[in-house]
Amino acid sequence: MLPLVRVPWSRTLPWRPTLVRNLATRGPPIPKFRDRAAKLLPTPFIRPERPPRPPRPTRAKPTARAPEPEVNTFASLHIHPVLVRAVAETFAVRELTELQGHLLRKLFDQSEDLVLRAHTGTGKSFAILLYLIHMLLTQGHLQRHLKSLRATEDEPEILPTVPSQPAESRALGDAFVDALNLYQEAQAKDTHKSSAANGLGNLPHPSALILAPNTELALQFAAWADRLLEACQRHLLAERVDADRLKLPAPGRIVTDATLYQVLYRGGADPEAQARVLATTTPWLLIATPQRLQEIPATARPRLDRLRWLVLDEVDHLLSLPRRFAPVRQRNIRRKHPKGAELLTDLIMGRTARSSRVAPNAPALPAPVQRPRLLVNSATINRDLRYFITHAKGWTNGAAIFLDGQASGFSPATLRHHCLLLNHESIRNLKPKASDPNPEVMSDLPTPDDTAPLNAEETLPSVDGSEDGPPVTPRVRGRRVIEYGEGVYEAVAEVCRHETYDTLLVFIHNDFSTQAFIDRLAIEEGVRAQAFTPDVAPAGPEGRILVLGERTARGLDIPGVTHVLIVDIPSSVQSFIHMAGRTGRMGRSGKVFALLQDRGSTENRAQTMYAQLGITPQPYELVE
Ligand SMILES: Nc1ncnc2c1ncn2[C@@H]1O[C@H](COP(=O)(O)OP(=O)(O)OP(=O)(O)O)[C@@H](O)[C@H]1O
Repeated sequence: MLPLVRVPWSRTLPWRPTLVRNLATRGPPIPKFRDRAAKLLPTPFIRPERPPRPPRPTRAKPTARAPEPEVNTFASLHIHPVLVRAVAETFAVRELTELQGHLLRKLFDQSEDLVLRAHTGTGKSFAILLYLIHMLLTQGHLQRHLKSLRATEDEPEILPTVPSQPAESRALGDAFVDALNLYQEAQAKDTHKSSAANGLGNLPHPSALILAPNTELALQFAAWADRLLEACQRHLLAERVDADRLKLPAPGRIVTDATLYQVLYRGGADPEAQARVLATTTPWLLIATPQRLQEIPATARPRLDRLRWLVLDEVDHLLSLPRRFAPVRQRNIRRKHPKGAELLTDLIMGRTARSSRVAPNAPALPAPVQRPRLLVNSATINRDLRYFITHAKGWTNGAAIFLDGQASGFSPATLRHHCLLLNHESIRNLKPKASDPNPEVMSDLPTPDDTAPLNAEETLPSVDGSEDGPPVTPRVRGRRVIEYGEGVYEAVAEVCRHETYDTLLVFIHNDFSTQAFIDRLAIEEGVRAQAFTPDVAPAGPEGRILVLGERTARGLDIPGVTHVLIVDIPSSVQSFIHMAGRTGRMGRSGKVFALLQDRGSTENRAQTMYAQLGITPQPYELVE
């Protein structure tokens, strides 16, 4: 028998709670404690058994899914019917592309700022203009404008011809004629009216501003706006009377008033005339190049503090950010000399302090009463540029919508590329490089992660994180004199002779005289070309050759371009994309020839460029 050791009760205290807890959770570990445990534990709680759940009522499956609303039709987006008719009549556009449908839906359904990137020639700029004109119509500006005109008696020559007008419809016809008369009269009399006085509506300030990087693009926007507004006005006038019984006046008979839109640009325009019109008439839509808008004297300057929409077309060119690994000196230069578009956007968005310190001569605009909605677009928007707009500058209202229409590649699939290397003895095809070891490091092209949302904390190498950022990228071929060898003219002539084209564009370096190039082409090769101007005549049956500078390539929509010839290595990969993008627009096919003078590192640079773009140039069959 074991001796019974008596333990003072106080020594049992420390283990007692532990024992109770263990018993409660695990059960008695040692059999001899079982009885004791049974005494210590309260009566075990036995959970009553749950009654089985009644089976869930099964939902009846819908037999057929409701059809998704169509994105890309004018009807589903409720575009103003007058505008739909005007677009169909003037541009033969009856359906929106998928990208345009998405874009317009975002613009209508959401209120955030928008950054749009898509291939060249997908109708980005056109869709934005359609949106603005739709807003002009839905706000009733155009309608009020037409109503405010007064009646007169003359101007019979502008009347619509109604050859066999039946007697009973004469009254209606007269009403229509009156409406046209008073409209034309008011225009002939005085176009210098303020929009407020003209009943156009609200205020002595524009509602929308489109900034375009060059004169050609500004004029292109103006031409589109003019055609659309003219057609809209004709259809609105016709709606007043019985449109079915009357003939519309011929297109181009109604002059679009300066209260509707104005365009400011350098080069060929009389700056005083532009300023005079602007001083007395405020347009609803102002289209301008930043340089010209900045030059407008204070007395004529429009108030931009109540803008509702600000469009930066070809935004990367407008801002000209420094390259991803630009030297510090270049960045500093750019910071000291901000681009006009940057200054203006700063002012319009109410971020004046820093800009006016940087550029004391910047136009003094009043503090914005309301912040406009910012819409920017380009085919070559990269992550750095988005960061610059949304974070470094803070121009957008929080997270801007980023609409990316570039599913794959930088070049539309409908383009066929050839690259020829020229020297004074021979012409040969470029042999493509297999792949670039690290293309992202080399270029400023959009990268695959560009679609990812931007994070406010992240720092990006190309933007000078502290402040504004973008210096110009003068890595063009410096200031050296550009000289094209004979091989270039010969190659251009050969391609022109062997290809069947409608309009063939020849892009040359900006510093090289277009006229000198045209003359040499004519003298040495007997090929007739002409310089590109916005009012150049359309192509005849035998086609036309237009010569233009590299910088002009941005955003231009020249009808019927089937071939693009790029002479010499371009100043940047982006520039190549935009030059090549003048053909193969809206899903059409096109051919792009790069004609490179074979010297130094040209071949290597060309191979790198094509590898970065993911393009394999096809060997041109007429050349070795
Ligand atoms: N839905 C459409 N269907 C057919 N043609 C269209 C349509 N929308 C626009 N277009 C035509 O496309 C041209 C406009 O292209 P736009 O300049 O807007 O393209 P983009 O994408 O801005 O090109 P880029 O990037 O080169 O500036 C116009 O000639 C217009 O008539």
